[in-house]
Amino acid sequence: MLSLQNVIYRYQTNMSPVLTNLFFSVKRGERIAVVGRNGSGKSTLARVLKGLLTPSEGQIVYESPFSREDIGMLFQNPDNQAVSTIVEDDVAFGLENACVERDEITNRIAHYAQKLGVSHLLKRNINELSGGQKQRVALTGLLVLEPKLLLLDEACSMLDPVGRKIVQKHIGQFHSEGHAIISITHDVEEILSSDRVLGLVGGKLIYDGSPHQLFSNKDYLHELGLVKPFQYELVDLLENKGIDVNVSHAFSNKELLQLLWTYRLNR
Ligand SMILES: Nc1ncnc2c1ncn2[C@@H]1O[C@H](COP(=O)(O)OP(=O)(O)OP(=O)(O)O)[C@@H](O)[C@H]1O
Repeated sequence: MLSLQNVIYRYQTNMSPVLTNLFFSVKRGERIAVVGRNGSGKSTLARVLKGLLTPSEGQIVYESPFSREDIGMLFQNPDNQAVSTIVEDDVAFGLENACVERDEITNRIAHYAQKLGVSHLLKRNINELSGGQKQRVALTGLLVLEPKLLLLDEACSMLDPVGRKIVQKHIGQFHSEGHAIISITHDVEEILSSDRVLGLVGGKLIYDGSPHQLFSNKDYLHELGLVKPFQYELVDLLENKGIDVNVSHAFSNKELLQLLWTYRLNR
């Protein structure tokens, strides 16, 4: 879909670069988590990917027919994204701009608003909604456009656990329908659900690999400001006791439970 070729970004010419010599590609349908400590350059990278900031050196190549217009970007703060006061108008904005027919607009809004649990908010004034509700509305406004690549900048951080679960479920579904996702996140479960993790330290890409490799190797975790997920801690404890759990991929709590159950049955 796109590739970064030696991208360097400086906010001002006399400043040190915030992103340094980035080379990587994003393939169709990939689910990527971008991780790193505060100030490591994640949001700057997201803005560069979307084309809101132009690289100071190097370039991003969008592979035709994919273009930056196909990227839907959701920011951490939903107040930065609303364009209309009434929720329904706000959600319809992108579709109207793309000259989609009225019936199709109505159908898509009804479909995605129902999926994201915001149907009851469509007639409300956006300014009267909570931060979490505004964020779900903003995501609905992006999903109705069915972007080929969804770029999320800590988009779930202000949602309550139930809201986060709903949104994560729909992001997972969106991905399984073939859309690519790049998500800037500190959320371990979200990192575990990704195909690939990009880790930034001081604007440099120090890790590009699977979540399993990342969490199995403690060297990167501290540098990237991450802690081991519960299931990996437990596997370490079991292996220290001589119990070989033998996992080869990133796994959920549910899978861990299954492994332990199988182990118990085989004893
Ligand atoms: N508009 C700006 N002008 C100058 N420097 C900036 C600007 N925006 C960000 N920076 C600097 O660029 C660096 C990277 O910031 P960025 O917001 O990309 O990091 P981040 O990894 O997203 O951080 P966080 O996890 O805290 O959101 C930081 O040192 C920050 O101070």
